[in-house]
Amino acid sequence: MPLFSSFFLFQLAEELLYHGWRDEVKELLTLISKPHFKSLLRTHDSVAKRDFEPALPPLPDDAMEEDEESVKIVSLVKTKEPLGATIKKDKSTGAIVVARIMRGGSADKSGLIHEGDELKEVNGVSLEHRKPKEILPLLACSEGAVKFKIIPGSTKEEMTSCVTKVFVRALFDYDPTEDPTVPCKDAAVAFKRGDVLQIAGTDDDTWWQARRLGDGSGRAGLVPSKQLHERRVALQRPRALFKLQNIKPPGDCFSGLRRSFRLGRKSSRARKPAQLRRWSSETPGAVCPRTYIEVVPYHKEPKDRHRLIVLVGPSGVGVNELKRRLVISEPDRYGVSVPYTTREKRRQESEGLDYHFVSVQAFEELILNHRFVEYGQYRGNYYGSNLDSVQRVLAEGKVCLLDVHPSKIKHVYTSEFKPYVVFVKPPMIEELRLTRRRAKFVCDEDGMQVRMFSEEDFEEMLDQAEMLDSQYGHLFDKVIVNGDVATTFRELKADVEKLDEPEVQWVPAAWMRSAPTKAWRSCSSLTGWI
Ligand SMILES: Nc1ncnc2c1ncn2[C@@H]1O[C@H](COP(=O)(O)OP(=O)(O)OP(=O)(O)O)[C@@H](O)[C@H]1O
Repeated sequence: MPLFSSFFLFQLAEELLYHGWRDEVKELLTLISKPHFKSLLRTHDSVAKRDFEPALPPLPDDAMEEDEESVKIVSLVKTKEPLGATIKKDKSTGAIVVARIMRGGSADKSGLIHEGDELKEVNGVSLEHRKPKEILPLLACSEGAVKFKIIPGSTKEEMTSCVTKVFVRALFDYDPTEDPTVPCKDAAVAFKRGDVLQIAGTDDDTWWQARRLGDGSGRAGLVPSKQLHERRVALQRPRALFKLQNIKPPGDCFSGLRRSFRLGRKSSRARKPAQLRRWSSETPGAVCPRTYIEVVPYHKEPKDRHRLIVLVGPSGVGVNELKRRLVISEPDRYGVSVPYTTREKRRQESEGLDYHFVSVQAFEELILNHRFVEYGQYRGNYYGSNLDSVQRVLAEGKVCLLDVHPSKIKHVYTSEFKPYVVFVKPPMIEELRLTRRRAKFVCDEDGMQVRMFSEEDFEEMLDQAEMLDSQYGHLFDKVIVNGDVATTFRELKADVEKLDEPEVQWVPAAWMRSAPTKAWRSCSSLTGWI
């Protein structure tokens, strides 16, 4: 039976009096009029009204910017003496944290700042992207009250203990409004392929809890678990496999050889061989389940080499056109690796510019030493894209552009190269027809003959694009649709330039966990799935 509230107590007293002033009534009235009893009833009323939470002050305006982590403002009084604390940059997050508090120093005595606290601001000056040595002068010249904006380390530890600090990149789009199986649409989080999610809980096999980074709300919600999405993909798979089986790889011998060698030698390789090469290098196999890939933050330091830019796409989509435009736009910044070949040097060609001309024996030794990202044979000669060539471009401080079949990305999928993979995708067929009206592609081995695109070429390009996306989509960092070439070029350039900014980049966790590996051993690093 529920307790009486103060209101009902008053009514009860009246009722009892109405029944006469008996001893029991007297005793009961004395009991319920005692302050302890009244307090108990008042408490009941408060709880019933859910009036038990402490009234919190409103959130400061900038609290959301700090990813909802509990930001604290602390004021320390600084004398001429140092505060008695050292700071360092956290290697994995790039954050400035308190490394040590000296016993008896002002910081220690204040009890307001602790080892492991993350410093966000000093006297209103943001510490983002600053090095410790740039911050020390800020502190040295201040005297009196020094205001710090901090994220307490203890809060972070608590968060780590109760919230999994696992970040994943979504490899598929998810819209809860179109998912009839989601337990509660309002509690779910929508995301797009490429979004980074912080996983907050994986207790449930079907629905995980996650927070989308960059989402102002900072709210965690339900997302389909890896297992659930895999099951869904498996149900769709027969359709995907049917499509793949319809695309026949030619039985030619161009294993792994692609047009990536072209820019280095100025002229273009034949269209037909390019198409054949594309298919012979990899037999269509199982479609990778595109769920989530575990990622970690990476902060590029100015001394770090540029990330390797890998461009992939169906034949004729414009990979070489984009590479060419990038190099021409800034030849000192962009470079392409010079391919190796065993064929005779032609009169107009130069060693080291068009190709590195090597003997068959030297080429085969390089194969045995796993020095090729990809290689193949054409008309009895070897051609190959060599890792040393890539390293040479990077060592010059340039951004190296590499064009390989996506099946070969695994050879450079390491912390050493940190490849940024751009998938160049054709637009819808109407736009292809419109934009390629005047485009011609090379259709003979010596790059002398050109012809216009046919309707069949467009259809094949679209089919190839779909197959590449379904088989290798998990490796793509960026998908760029090549409709209007000038727009695509600008978008690509801006995207590549962003990689040099101090902003956090999310890279596969497997790269950062293992020590830099030799590229050829790196195939195992494709296991960053969770
Ligand atoms: N967006 C575009 N609009 C119009 N023409 C384009 C566009 N992109 C590329 N082209 C033209 O299409 C032709 C083929 O492009 P490109 O040689 O770069 O293809 P590719 O992807 O390297 O394929 P392949 O290696 O099979 O030749 C070229 O003439 C190029 O100038």
